[in-house]
Formats: sequence, structure tokens, C-alpha cells
Amino acid sequence: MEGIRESVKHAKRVVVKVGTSTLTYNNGKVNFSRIDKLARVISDLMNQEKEIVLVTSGAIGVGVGKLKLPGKPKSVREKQAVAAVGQSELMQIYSRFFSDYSHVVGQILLTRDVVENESGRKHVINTFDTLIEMGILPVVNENDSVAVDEIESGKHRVFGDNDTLSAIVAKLVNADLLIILSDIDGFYDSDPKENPSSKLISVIEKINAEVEKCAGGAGTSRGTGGMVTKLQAAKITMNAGIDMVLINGQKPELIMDVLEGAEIGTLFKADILAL
Ligand SMILES: Nc1ncnc2c1ncn2[C@@H]1O[C@H](COP(=O)(O)OP(=O)(O)O)[C@@H](O)[C@H]1O
Ligand SMILES: N[C@@H](CCC(=O)OP(=O)(O)O)C(=O)O
Repeated sequence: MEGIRESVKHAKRVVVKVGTSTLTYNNGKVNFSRIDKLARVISDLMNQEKEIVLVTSGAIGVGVGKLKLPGKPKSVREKQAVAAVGQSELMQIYSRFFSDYSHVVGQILLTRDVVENESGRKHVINTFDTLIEMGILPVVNENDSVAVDEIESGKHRVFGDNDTLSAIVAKLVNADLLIILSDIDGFYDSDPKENPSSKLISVIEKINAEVEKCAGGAGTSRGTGGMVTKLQAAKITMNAGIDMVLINGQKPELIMDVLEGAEIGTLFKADILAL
């Protein structure tokens, strides 16, 4: 029988999601060597003719660091202003590191209304496909500075968290695989920060109430959503026939091992029957 990770080995179009806790230190400052390693691995994959899309958090985190604020601001207007500073800084950092490996990045900032509107969706898919055809790495984040919470038509509505955003992007670009880099080795049967004897689950083929019971919230003040939003993302990808692998972002080189079929992190197996 074909190994359960065989499809991961054959993935051609891959979305990689990186969270704030992977991109910054506990003190909120940018972790340059981490971003350098990430840029190196992704550049190598692009050289192997894999089609990569990077979904990145960090607009607010990097903005907080750049402005030397004591922590994430509380009000929406301050967060949106800080994100405006952090997002451009973040892109400058990516642009610099990727150019060291001879690659060019292009920024796509999304709001929910864009992908829920037929014409908006069509246009943004064209942008992704064209960037990929041109050998450019699409770097995606939520458009935090303009996104609003209210459910009203004509508004730039929020996704809220980038785990969900990355799954929506994976579906949008018809990816074969979504790799989420977190600050933990994978999905455990309970939150390891609360229960040190928790066990890593290598493969999840169905998200039922038992699995949902295992998921807790964010582990640090820099993270958003914890495992709850990772499961939300997995539901979207699994139902769309896309594999999702959750690994530790401390070592971005692990992305290579995942793509070689190594049993690392947690695989949320695509539900082929759902299609
Ligand atoms: N069942 C679980 N398995 C693994 N981690 C869990 C689980 N439940 C809650 N967590 C918490 O989720 C955190 C990762 O999510 P989060 O803080 O949002 O970081 P990131 O943005 O890097 O993904 C872990 O550090 C852990 O404390
Ligand atoms: N769009 C926000 C990130 C939201 C989010 O989900 O953050 P994270 O848990 O770090 O992936 C930002 O760039 O700050």
C-alpha cells in the first residue's frame, strides 16, 4: 500500500504559512536568521520548480518592534496603524533575504470580501498564477490596515487569523499542500504547555469532536488562535482535497524533509471522498 505521506512527496504547488512566533523573538524583535533560513529553503524549492506561495503573519509583531512599543496595542485603530508600519518593514526584510538567493517577491494583501466575490476571486487567482508563472514568490497577508470586523457588503472584511487565511489561499490557488509553521512540533492530544505528558499525533484523517477537544488556544501573546484556528484551517483544506502538515517553524529546513515524505509534525490528510 502507498504510504500515507506519498501524496505530500508529489506536491507541486505548496502554500507555506509562517506565524509571528516563528518570525520574532520573545522580546518582539525580528529573528533575522530564522527568516534567512526560510528564504533559503523556499528559494531552493523554487529552484526545484515547486510552485510556492508564502502566507506570512508579522505585520503587527514587526510593527511593534519597529516602533519600540511595549507590546501589541489594544485598540483596533492602533493595531491597524502599527500593521501599516510593520507590513512594509516585513516586505522589505523578505525582499532583501530572497534577493540574496536570486528570487523576487510580490505582495498580495487580502480581505475576505475579495475572495468571496466572484470577480475579485477571479482577478486575484490570475495575479497568483501570473506571479508564479513569472517565477516570483507571492507573499500574502491579511490587509490588516483596512480590514474591518463588521459584516456589511462593500466593506473590507477580516479573516481574523492567518491559519484560516492560509487554508483559503491554498484552496484559491488550487494547491496540493499547505505547510503551517508553528512554535510547536505538531498537534498533540492536549496542549503540551498545560500537560507535559501530551502525545504528538502523526496523522489526522478526520476532525471529529474528540480531535476538537484536544485543541487549545494560543501559546504566547504573539500567537493568534493556537490549535483552534489550525483545526479550522485543516477542515478547509481536507474538504478541498488538500493535505496540510503542521510542523515546528524553529527549523525551516524541516520543510524539505516534509516534502521528502518524512514523518514529521502532524499530517491532516486530504479527504478525497469530500470532493
Ligand atoms: N493540542 C495541542 N497541540 C499542540 N499545541 C497546542 C494544542 N492546544 C493548544 N496548543 C498551543 O498552541 C500553540 C501554537 O499556536 P499559536 O500560539 O497560535 O502560535 P503560532 O502562531 O506560531 O502557530 C502552542 O504553543 C500550544 O501552546
Ligand atoms: N495579519 C496579522 C497576523 C494574524 C495571525 O493569525 O497571526 P499568527 O498567529 O502569528 O499567524 C499580522 O500580520 O500581524
